[in-house]
Amino acid sequence: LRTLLRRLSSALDNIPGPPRKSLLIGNLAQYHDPDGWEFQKELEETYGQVVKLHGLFGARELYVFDPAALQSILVKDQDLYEEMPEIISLTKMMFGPGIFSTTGDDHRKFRKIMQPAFSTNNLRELVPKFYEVAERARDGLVAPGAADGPRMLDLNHIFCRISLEFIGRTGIGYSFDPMLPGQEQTNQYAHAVREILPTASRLSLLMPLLPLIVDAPFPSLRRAMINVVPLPALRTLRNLVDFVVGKAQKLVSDRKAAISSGELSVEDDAKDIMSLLIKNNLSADGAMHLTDDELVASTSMIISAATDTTSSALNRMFHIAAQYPEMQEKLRAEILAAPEHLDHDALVALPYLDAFVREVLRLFPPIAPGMFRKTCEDTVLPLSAPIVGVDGTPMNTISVPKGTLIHIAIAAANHNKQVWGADALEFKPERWTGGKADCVTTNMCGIYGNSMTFIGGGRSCIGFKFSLLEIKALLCVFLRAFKFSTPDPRIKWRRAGVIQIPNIDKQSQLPILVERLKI
Ligand code: HEM
Repeated sequence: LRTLLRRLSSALDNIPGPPRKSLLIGNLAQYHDPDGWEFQKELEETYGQVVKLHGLFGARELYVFDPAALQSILVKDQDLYEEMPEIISLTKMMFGPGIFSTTGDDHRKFRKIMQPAFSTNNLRELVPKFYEVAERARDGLVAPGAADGPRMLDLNHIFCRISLEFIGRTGIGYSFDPMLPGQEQTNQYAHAVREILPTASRLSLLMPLLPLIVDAPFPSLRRAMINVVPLPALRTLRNLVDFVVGKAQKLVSDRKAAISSGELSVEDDAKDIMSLLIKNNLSADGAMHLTDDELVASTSMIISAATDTTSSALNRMFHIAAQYPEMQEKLRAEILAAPEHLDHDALVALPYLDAFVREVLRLFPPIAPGMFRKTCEDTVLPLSAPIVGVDGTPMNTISVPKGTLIHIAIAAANHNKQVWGADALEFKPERWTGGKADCVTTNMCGIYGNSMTFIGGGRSCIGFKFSLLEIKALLCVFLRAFKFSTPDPRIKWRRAGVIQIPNIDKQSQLPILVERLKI
């Protein structure tokens, strides 16, 4: 009752925002609607760079895309704004302790240990593997479909398989999919990896109760609690997680044995991220040493972070390339003028490819509308530009109570006309030259050319350079071999959780006309 009474008024009441749609769930249904583009547009364009939303049982939430406020949340004062405890709990329950399921110093430890695996030096070694997977996909998944002339192919299905194989081969040194012509992927591990996130997102109503289960003192009690909750999605999740974690345990222990015995050399044979973590772990001491459980959790977390985000990005790249034929030709001309297999430096240096990828990821971030944080203490949010309160008073800062949910509005930040200019909503690769766009850079904290696609600060995407290389390698291989055109006009982009997915009639697919050029 006290909580409810407190929620009758809030320090955030003076922040402008859309009216509360429901007494019980506020604006949540509008916000989480997979097709809620009009509502997102309203939030981006109507109220200012910080917007008040109504959450569950009258809670006030903030939707933020003001650059100074984002810099404070993600960088300067990041310890005051942590990942949502519910998400941390769910991830910890699923995979154990790792980069996604820890906060504060524990999280910093995981980040420090994993960073070398994502260094440019290590990524250089992975580029040939990205080409190898892309070429296998070209020959096994696309070429046979377009062998008898131009054909509509569902590229979404193909990109889901490719993105898992990319991270399988380069992340854990494991092939999920031989990608042979005419063969569907049947690997059970691949199926379980793909199902985990959609299943977990069906449990969102259970989120507030998760800390009770995760913090239960013994694993057996935790398991018993999960077994008695009468929710089929929770049981399915338990089975999927058991399978994925069991498989990761086996992979880690086999690889550990092979590396310790000298049977496998990380320098010569196994250049994947997991092998590198295991090798570094063998000589790591004290605080920098990972337990077997932590290694297993890190492996599973890397796979789940890399798969859906990458396939969403690939879908968008080719959807846009098919919609803009002149840009596709310009890309192809640049790619054909370069050698067929590029090393890391040559691949990142192709200027138009770089501008195209940057612009697609800016205008259409795969994670949208955004991510979440929660305030750990009462705090004050700085602003780049004052906002006018509901009562007409200008505000230069906002006092935010402890426990407030903050929406890191990734898409709105990338569309912000005050940063990117009046043409912010237009698709213009030419706005990028030499990796920089003509935009206001004050207070910007995104790690990727001022866009917030991979966010910024201590929890930004550790795999962003990895992801750019796989996207660019695939664009090079596919645009050399095929022309993409005439996307099905019924394609609509919808949200699945926080990820953008192309759909027709609520089924994920991306039918595009593919014509074979040469291989
Ligand atoms: C286009 C593709 C990708 C996008 C748009 C993307 C975006 C993001 C974003 C927005 C976050 C921050 C999440 C948060 O604040 O809670 C994140 C975190 C993370 N990403 Fe990515 N990501 C992509 C690809 C990848 C790939 C390929 C990998 C691994 C190979 C990866 C590994 C991670 C990890 C491990 C984290 C957690 C970092 C931490 O908590 O310190 N991501 N990613």
